[in-house]
Amino acid sequence: MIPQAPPPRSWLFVPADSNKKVMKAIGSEADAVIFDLEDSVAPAQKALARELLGLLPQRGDDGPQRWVRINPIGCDAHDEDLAALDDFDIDGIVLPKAQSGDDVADLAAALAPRSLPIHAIVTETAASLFSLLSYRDCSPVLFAMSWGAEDLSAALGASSKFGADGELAFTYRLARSLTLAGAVAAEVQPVDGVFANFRDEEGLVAEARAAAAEGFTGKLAIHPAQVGPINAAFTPSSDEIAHARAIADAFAAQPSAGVLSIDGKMVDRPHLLQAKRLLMRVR
Ligand SMILES: CC(C)(COP(=O)(O)OP(=O)(O)OC[C@H]1O[C@@H](n2cnc3c(N)ncnc32)[C@H](O)[C@@H]1OP(=O)(O)O)[C@@H](O)C(=O)NCCC(=O)NCCSC(=O)C[C@H](O)C(=O)O
Ligand SMILES: [Mg+2]
Repeated sequence: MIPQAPPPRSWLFVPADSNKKVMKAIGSEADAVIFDLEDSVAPAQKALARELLGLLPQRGDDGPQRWVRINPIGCDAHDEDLAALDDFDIDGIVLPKAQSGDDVADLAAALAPRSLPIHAIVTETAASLFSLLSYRDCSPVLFAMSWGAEDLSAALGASSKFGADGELAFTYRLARSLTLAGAVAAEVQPVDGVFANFRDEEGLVAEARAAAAEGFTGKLAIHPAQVGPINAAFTPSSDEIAHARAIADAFAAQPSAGVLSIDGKMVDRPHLLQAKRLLMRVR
C-alpha cells in the first residue's frame, strides 16, 4: 500500500523536562517532534516532564506534528505516562523497546477509546530482532517503525557499535535492514535511527542519503541542527519528481501496458510502484 500523505522526514527528539528545548523544537522546521519521557529524562524528572507537556500551547495548523515517547511497557513510569496522556495535545505515541506486534496491540487497547497512531522503536532488545514480521498485523494503528542502536548496544553488552573498518558493525546493519523490511511488510513508514554525533554534519548527510536511497522515508534527529540536512536528504529532487511523473503519466496514458520505454530505458510495473511511492513524498 502507498501512504496517502507525505510522511514526516525529520523526527526531532526533545527531552520533555526541558521547557526551553521543547519550545525550540516546536518552533523548528522538523516535520515531527518527539517529546521524550523515556531515556533522556531522569526518573526524578519524569513527573515534571509530564506536567510541562500538559501546559504546552495547542498546536495550530502548521508547526511540527507532536508525538510523545512514553516509557516501555511493563514499568511503573509507563502506567504513569498513560494516566497523563489525556492532558496532552498530541498527534501520536512513540513506543520504545517494542518486543513484537503484540506490544502495539496491547498499547492500542490501553489507549482505547482514544485512538492515536503508534510509532514503534523495534530493535532495542536482543529478542526483538526475531519478531520484526509480527508488526504486519498492527494495521491501522501502527504508523511507523524505527530502530534503536543505542539500546541494542547496551542490551548486547557491546563496547562499540562500529567494526574495525569504522563502519556500523553487522548486527546493527542487520537490525536496520530488518526494520526497513518489517516496516514495508507492515505497510508503515520506515524511519532510520539517530546519528548521535550531532556536530558531524557531513557524516549525518551521508547516512541520511544512504537511508533514503535504501527506502527509509525519514530519520530520527536529536539536535535542531540535524533537521535541515535530514529534510533535504528525504526530499525528492526535481529530476526524480519529473522522472516519476513521466512514468506515472505514461502508464496512465496506456493502462493496458505492462512494459514501456521511456528515454531509451525499459520501465515496467515495479518502476510504476516506485514512481507512485516517490510522488506521495512530494510536499
Ligand atoms: C545532545 C544534547 C544534550 C546537546 O545539547 P547542547 O549541548 O545544549 O547542544 P547545543 O549547545 O549545540 O544546543 C544549541 C541550542 O539548541 C538547543 N537544543 C539542543 N538540542 C535540542 C533538541 N533536541 N531540541 C530542541 N532544542 C535543542 C539547546 O538548548 C541550545 O539552545 P540555546 O541555548 O537557546 O541556543 C541535546 O541536543 C539533546 O538534549 N538532544 C536530545 C536528546 C534526546 O532526546 N535523546 C533521546 C533520543 S535518542 C534515543 O533515545 C536513542 C534510541 O532510543 C536508541 O536506543 O538508539
Ligand atoms: Mg532507546
